[in-house]
Amino acid sequence: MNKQEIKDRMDSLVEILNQYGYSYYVLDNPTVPDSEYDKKSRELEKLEKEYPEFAREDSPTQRIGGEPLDAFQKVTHETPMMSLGNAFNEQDLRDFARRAAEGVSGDITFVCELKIDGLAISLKYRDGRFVLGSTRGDGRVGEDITSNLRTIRSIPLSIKEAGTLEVRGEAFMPHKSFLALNKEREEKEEEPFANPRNAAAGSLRQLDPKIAAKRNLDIFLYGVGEWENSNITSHSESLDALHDLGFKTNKEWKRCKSIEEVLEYVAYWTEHRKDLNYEIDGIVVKVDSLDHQDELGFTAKSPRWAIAYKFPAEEVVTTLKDIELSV
Ligand SMILES: NC(=O)c1cc2c(=O)c3cc(F)ccc3oc2nc1N
Repeated sequence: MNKQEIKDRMDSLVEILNQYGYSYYVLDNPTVPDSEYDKKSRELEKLEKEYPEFAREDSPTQRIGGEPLDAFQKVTHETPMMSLGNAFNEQDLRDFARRAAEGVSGDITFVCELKIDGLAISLKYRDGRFVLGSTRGDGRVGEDITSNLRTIRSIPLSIKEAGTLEVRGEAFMPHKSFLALNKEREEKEEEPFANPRNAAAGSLRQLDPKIAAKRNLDIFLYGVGEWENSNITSHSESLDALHDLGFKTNKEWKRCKSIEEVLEYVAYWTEHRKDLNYEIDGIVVKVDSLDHQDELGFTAKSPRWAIAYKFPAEEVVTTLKDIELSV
């Protein structure tokens, strides 16, 4: 093959492997056997070694970056990443819904989402390339953990969107990965992680991306920070748009036309949360219309157009063994 044919072959391998990865990690619906993925991945790695000038930064072989960092750089969020106010019971939710309806013109609609118990993350894309990934930090300044986030296979390294797009989501560790990680730590007589959120946070705070890469983290995107070419008018449209751009969104979200529907959604997931293969610590209720969100605005800390209903803390069943140990 001549140089152009080699470059074309490498480009098509990147496209094919990224499409395989999207089906497997974002849609949870593998389209080819692992052997087919591995064969093409090995061919691409070989060509990238022989022709580094044609290697692309969105090649899946480049997900596990180079050397460990000495420290994380600070990142200032152009759009602050606020935190959610809390609701602890039905009355709190009814008060939130009433205040929101009073604060907007016209009929109000809500969107309910599962509250993923992980780490709030921002992903920035410029002209279709993943260029910056960061933690929430204090809401204004977070840490640049791009090299660790590149190892999360459900995060696309390139998208078909010109201009600047910044999306927000929750990085988390699925139950399966959490149990396997703690089993491995116990075998190595290391302290197990107390819960999946701590395990995800601990994994993303590693300076060596090779360690983060082994932790099988995942992410659900749930919002847009900055979107240069956006013409969306509601939160539910933005969830659909994120999905269409190739981001992993949580499929359990639901538009609710009344507080009664919100309360039904909360009751359902209070009971069925244990059927999920990831941890949730509540339900997020958001006003759907972006115009209504603008009318409601923010307090110093939180949006007035969203609230986090927190599940009651699960009573810890203390077994006799624990009591004996504690005496
Ligand atoms: N953990 C979550 O699953 C989750 C978290 C947030 C937020 O923290 C959040 C914070 C804001 F200021 C505004 C909207 C938000 O939406 C959110 N939506 C979610 N689904």
